Amino acid sequence: MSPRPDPAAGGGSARAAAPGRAAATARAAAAPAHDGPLLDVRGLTVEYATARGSALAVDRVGFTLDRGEFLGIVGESGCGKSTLLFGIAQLLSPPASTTAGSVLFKGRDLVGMTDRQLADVRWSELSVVMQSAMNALNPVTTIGAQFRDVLRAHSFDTDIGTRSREVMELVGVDPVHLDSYPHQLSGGMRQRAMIAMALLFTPDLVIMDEPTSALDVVAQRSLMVQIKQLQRELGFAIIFVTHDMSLVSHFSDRLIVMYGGQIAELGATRTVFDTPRHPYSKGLLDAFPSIHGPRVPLLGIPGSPPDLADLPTGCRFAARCPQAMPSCAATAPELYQVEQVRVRCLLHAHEEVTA
Ligand SMILES: Nc1ncnc2c1ncn2[C@@H]1O[C@H](COP(=O)(O)OP(=O)(O)OP(=O)(O)O)[C@@H](O)[C@H]1O
Repeated sequence: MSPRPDPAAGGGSARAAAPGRAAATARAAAAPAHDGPLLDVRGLTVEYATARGSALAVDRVGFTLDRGEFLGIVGESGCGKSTLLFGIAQLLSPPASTTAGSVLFKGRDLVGMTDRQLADVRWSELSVVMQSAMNALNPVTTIGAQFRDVLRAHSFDTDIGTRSREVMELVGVDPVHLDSYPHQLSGGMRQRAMIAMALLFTPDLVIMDEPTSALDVVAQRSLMVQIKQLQRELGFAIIFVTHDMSLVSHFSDRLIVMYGGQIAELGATRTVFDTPRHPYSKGLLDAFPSIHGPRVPLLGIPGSPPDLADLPTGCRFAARCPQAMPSCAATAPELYQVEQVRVRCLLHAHEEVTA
């Protein structure tokens, strides 16, 4: 499902006629006034049609994201993180489809937009950086030609070379590599080139699916520092999926812990790390080494995640939960508001239910 750049899908976008910071300003001036959050995801539900029935990979997920915010999404493999990102960007293809909910981006619902409308928004206002640039980039075309195609598809025809060099410099890659093919670059450089492409129009939102996971620890850290710097400088918001708790602890403002296609916990990253309220969040944190804290034995989470095509009636984590109560097997928990955090656990059922 990797969204390889599809310049043809771009359509003509007068709005994107001037990339870079100027474009962001021009866009803000041209766009209808929108006072709400940059992104408002409501009840988003994505299902995969399988031979065994429907797999509920994203189940009524809702959250908001403000301009310039860095939201991390963590959870075990298969919990629906990538599907959620694809659902937000509306890049889903069969057997996956959005079956309910909305994705209000600057007040406009991406769900239900035509391909042409979506193509107009993608790259220019919202871009996606995938786990493997090797899969996302076209292997038989130079980096520069791929940048050119994306720029042209959005009606940016002049100064293509200048803008391409600018974004390569932004991500710390010598612009000489615009003439390189993806396989001629190291893994780190390819990921940076992919990020450069995502920034061609200085979008408001960059969605990143484990963009550093294929890199060694040193390259990973340096790329993360650079992403954060670019975010501060250019002001875009980030949704960042990772398995790496230490990355989110250092770089994200808020955190979603996903389990079995749902939000298990959502709150300020620091708060979730300091006081995890969902037993699953606690289990995840206990499974990762702390760099600064005292040395303690790492604990895994016994058992395996639920089958999304055959979900239990009650809490999806109950079978693995060290704090499970008799009611957990029968009653599906809502998301409860506990101070500034939302938690899907019956231990907090006395608190207010949130959307
Ligand atoms: N092509 C597919 N056909 C059917 N079901 C699928 C397909 N792709 C994903 N799924 C289902 O959706 C669930 C979520 O997958 P997804 O890739 O979004 O998880 P993830 O949390 O991103 O995992 P990972 O961390 O391994 O990338 C999977 O557990 C699987 O049940």
